Amino acid sequence: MMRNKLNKVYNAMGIFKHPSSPQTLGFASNVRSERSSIVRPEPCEQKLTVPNAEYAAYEEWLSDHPSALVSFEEMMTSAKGKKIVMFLDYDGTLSPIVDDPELAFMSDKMRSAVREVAGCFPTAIISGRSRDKVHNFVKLNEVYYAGSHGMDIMAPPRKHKSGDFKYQTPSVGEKGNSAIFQPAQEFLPEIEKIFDELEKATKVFKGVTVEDNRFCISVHYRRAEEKVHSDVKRIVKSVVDKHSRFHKTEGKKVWEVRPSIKWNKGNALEYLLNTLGFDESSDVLPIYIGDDRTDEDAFEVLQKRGQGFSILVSQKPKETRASYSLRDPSEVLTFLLRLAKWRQDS
Ligand SMILES: O=P(O)(O)OC[C@H]1O[C@H](O[C@H]2O[C@H](CO)[C@@H](O)[C@H](O)[C@H]2O)[C@H](O)[C@@H](O)[C@@H]1O
Repeated sequence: MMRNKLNKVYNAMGIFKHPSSPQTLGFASNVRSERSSIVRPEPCEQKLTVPNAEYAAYEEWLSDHPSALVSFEEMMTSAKGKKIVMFLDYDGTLSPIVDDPELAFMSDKMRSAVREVAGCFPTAIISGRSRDKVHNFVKLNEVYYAGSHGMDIMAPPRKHKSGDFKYQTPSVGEKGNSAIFQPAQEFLPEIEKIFDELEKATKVFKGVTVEDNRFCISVHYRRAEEKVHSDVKRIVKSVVDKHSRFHKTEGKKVWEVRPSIKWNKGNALEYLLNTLGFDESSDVLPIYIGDDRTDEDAFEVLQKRGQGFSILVSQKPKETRASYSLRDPSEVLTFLLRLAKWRQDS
C-alpha cells in the first residue's frame, strides 16, 4: 500500500521506480539544489548515487506531508465550492535557489503558470525580497505583492475595521485601486544605517554580499568559503546587537536583519485575506506554497484557522507545520498548472 503510494510520488518526480536499494537513479540536473544532491528530475542523462537512508527518511516524512501532486484529486474534492486564494513565496518556490541572488530568475513557463492561476483566483506573492525587486522578477500586474517578509504590501484598498491591525497605516496606491501597507515605516532611517554598517563590516569577506530588501536586509554567505561562515555570523551579530529594535533570523545561507515588530508572512497572509474581504468567511480556501523558515509563520496561521492547504517545498525531511509537500519549483509549476486546469474544467 505504502509502496504504491510512494511509487506514485516517484512517478510524479519523474523517477519511474521506487528506489528500494542503494541506487543509481537516472535524472539530470541543471539547477543547483539547496539541501540535497537530489535535484529537479529532468530527462535521464546523468547518474546520481542516492543513499538508501536518505530515501527511507524521506519516505517516512512523506507519509506525514504527502505530495500535493499525489494528493491533488483529494485536495480538490475538499476545495469544491470554496473560494481559493493563492499565496506563493518567491525564492526556492517560484525560482530555484541559485548562487547569485541577483540572478534568481523565474522561468517563462513559471510566469505563465502564475498568470493562469491569477486569472482563476486572487493570487499574492509574499517574499523576503523588497516588493519592487520581486515585482521585477515576476513581472505580472495581476498579482498582489508583499515584500520584505510582508512588511511592504500592495493590496486592494482595505475595508477598515478599527483596531484590528496595530500597524494599519495604509495609503492609496498610485492608481487609487490599491493600498500600500508598510508597518515598519518608522524603522527606515535605522535600516539604512544598519545596511551601511553591514556592508562595511562584511567587505573583508570574499563572496559575502549585503542585499537591500527595503524593510529588512539580507547578508548572503552562499558564495563565501565555508571556513568564514561562523565569522560572518559573528560580525552580523555584533552589528545587530548595537540596534536594540532589530534582530536577525537565519535563512538559506543568509542572515536576515529585521525590525522587531510582530509582523511576518503569517500576518501578511491574514492582512491580504482581510483586504480581499475574506476575514469572516468560512468558505475561503487559502493555499500557501513556500520553502523556507519564514514561510512557517504563514503555515501556522493556516493551521490555527483550520483552513486551507499549506505546502512546503522541500527535497528533504524537515520539521514543518505544512500539511503537504512538493519537491522543488518544477513540481510547483506542475501543481499550479493542474490547479488552473482544474478550475477551467470545473
Ligand atoms: O521569502 P523568499 O522570497 O523566499 O526570500 C528569502 C530570501 O531569498 C533570497 O535568498 C535566497 O535565494 C537566493 C537566490 O536563489 C540564494 O542565492 C540565497 O542563498 C537564498 O538565501 C533573497 O536574496 C533574500 O534576500 C531573501 O530574504
